[in-house]
Amino acid sequence: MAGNQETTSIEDLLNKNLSGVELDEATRILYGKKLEKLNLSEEAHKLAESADFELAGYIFEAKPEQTRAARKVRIGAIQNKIVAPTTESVATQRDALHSRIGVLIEAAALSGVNIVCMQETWHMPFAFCTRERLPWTEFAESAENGPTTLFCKQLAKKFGIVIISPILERDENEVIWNTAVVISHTGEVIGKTRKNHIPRVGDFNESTYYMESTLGHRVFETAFGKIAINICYGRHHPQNWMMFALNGADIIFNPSATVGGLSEPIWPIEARNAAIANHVYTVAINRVGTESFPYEFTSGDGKPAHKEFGHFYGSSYVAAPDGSRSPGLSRIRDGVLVAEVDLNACRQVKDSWGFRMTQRLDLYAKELQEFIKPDYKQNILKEL
Ligand SMILES: NC(=O)NCCC(=O)O
Repeated sequence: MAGNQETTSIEDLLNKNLSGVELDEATRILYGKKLEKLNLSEEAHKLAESADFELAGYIFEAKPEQTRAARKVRIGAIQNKIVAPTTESVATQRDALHSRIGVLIEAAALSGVNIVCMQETWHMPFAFCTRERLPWTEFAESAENGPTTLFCKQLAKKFGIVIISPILERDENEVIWNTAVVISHTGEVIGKTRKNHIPRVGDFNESTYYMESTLGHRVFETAFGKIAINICYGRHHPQNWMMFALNGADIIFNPSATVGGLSEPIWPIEARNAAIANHVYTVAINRVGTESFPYEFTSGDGKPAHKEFGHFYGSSYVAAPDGSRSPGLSRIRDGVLVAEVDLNACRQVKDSWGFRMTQRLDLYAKELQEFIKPDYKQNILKEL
């Protein structure tokens, strides 16, 4: 069944059905290698238990270098369900999410996380399926001083961590965007980036609500490394990942909201492939749970009108430039995933494969220039 809500995770299925050498071999082939588990603080584990969320941590190693010290950074990925029903007021729903995420960020901080990222538009239900404007557009807020940014700023300062806060933004000209705000460990906003590619598939009627980014492929230099954010549907566009990497990102976060029926089999591939192809760490973060809306909506596919979006399957994970990846978080529970990574691995993989030399960007730049012309003729030869 697509998006079965009973299956906890693929790792759970493997662990229940394989053991010993067979489990080790399946792990090696599926995950690249078996990662060491990260010892997280007892306080963080206690918090996870009392507040009912998963907490897991893994270590990604790089080789020691003679001329550079290791550059170890702890990354946190947070996935969660909405808290209050979608029939509650906008403020009630948003405040309930703030309280919940406050606890998960605290667990990340207790786990030594330096940079944490939440899921796409984490401060609201994923209401774009409805195509109704009110009340959903009322969730849109200023990226610089809206309530969600103010909330994150005080947490970033309190814990000394960088927070990536993906929100629905309303700018000073009343234009709405799908945005990620990057807040420094000092509590100040470094800047924002916006979603480049907007889905028009199934119930993802997002082009009804907000505009495509005009900000390009910004990279943010934080105290803990250079980071970029490829928001959700952008992960299907390899050039989007590539441009963030070419602009110097070491870690590319992919805050998402996607459902089982649409994308679950491709989820483990896309961000992982991007890590290999672009010699960066990638962090794929998805929502969890089933969100239900007050009025029925249709998907334009002949199927009956419905009130539920489908199952957001979580399964957030981190992938490394060498192609190894962490196990995913649960498909059904809130969770905090912690990964200790050594950023030196990015250049090590680039050098050992020679990717930067073999990339031939000049070739593609020239061909793409031609391809975008309206009179472009495909370069196909055939027998006469
Ligand atoms: N939020 C979003 O862009 N979802 C589109 C569905 C997908 O990319 O899997």
